[in-house]
Amino acid sequence: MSIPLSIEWSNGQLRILDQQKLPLEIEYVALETLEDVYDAIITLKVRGAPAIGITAAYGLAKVAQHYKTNTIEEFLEQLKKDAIYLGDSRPTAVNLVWALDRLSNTVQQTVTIQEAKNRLLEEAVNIHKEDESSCQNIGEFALSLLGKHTRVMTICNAGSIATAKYGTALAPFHLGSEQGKQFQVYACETRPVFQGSRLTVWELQQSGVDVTLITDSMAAHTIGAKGIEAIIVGADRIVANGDTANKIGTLNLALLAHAFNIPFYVAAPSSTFDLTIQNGKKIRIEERPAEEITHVAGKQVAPPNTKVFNPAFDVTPGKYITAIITEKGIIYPEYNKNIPIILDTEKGAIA
Ligand SMILES: CSC[C@@H](O)[C@@H](O)C(=O)COP(=O)(O)O
Repeated sequence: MSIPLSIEWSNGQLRILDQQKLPLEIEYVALETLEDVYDAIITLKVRGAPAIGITAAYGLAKVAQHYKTNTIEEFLEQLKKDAIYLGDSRPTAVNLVWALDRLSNTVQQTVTIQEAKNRLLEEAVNIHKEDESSCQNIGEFALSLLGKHTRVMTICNAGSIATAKYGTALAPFHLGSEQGKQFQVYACETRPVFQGSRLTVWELQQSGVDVTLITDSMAAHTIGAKGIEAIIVGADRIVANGDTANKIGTLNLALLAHAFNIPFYVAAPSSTFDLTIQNGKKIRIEERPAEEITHVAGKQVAPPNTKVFNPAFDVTPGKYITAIITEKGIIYPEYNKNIPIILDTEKGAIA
């Protein structure tokens, strides 16, 4: 039993697990060019907010090694252009631009091109390593918060393959498995592109976690029928008042948790917070191609030319979130007041 990883960086080579092919094929693909990285992100070969950020950081650092610019000013100009291009691939997960900004910031004061190239690579590795340790901390906090609760529901894949390792919402299950605590996880299949059935079920099976698949429409019934004790999800962007964008269907689960009076937890690293936005209405929600709904595994399941609305994310108001679990600590309402307190502290705080 092992926890699968989705991003490999070795000897200047960037390889990602092609998540479009899971669970039937386990194939790692090399990303060589900026266009490869853009394409991998937009087509969901690599997905999940932290994993997108890490991949973009490695991709940009790698491509920058081959810039043919003569001056550091030209180098920085090219870097900015490429960062804007990559940052445009998916709009909702803030980790993407957060990682690209970190790379840009780290070279602003450099004097030589070689120094800038080295620093870009170092910073991409830092982002990758930090995310692994963040996820481990999130898992430990989540384990303590879940306490005696073992029957837990989740949606999408906020797991190891969506991050550097362990995941966010799935981290307590992986760590629990290592420490001998067995959860019974109920995974929503997550229409339209099945991150729940294809990815979460596969990933949890790989690390020996007891997982049961349901369709999204079975969530309400399952909470009652199976005695679900808590719901835990990941996040793509958490804004100042705690409003949280995550995979479409998350809001349904939050409302159900409220109706059934069970806790609803969001698990995310500090790189997922965007405190420049005051409330969820201002979050840009990605809309994806109609074929994701009209077709399943390449087979048409709706009449030709069906009109489709396909938002990839929804926004859960902070008032429905029992707590936000970060690598620095657990944040309780009032989020406007408590988010900055925790994000500004060292690990181990509760607010
Ligand atoms: C740790 S991943 C957190 C989120 O990015 C995850 O829950 C999610 O919504 C992913 O959506 P996706 O469209 O698959 O990238």
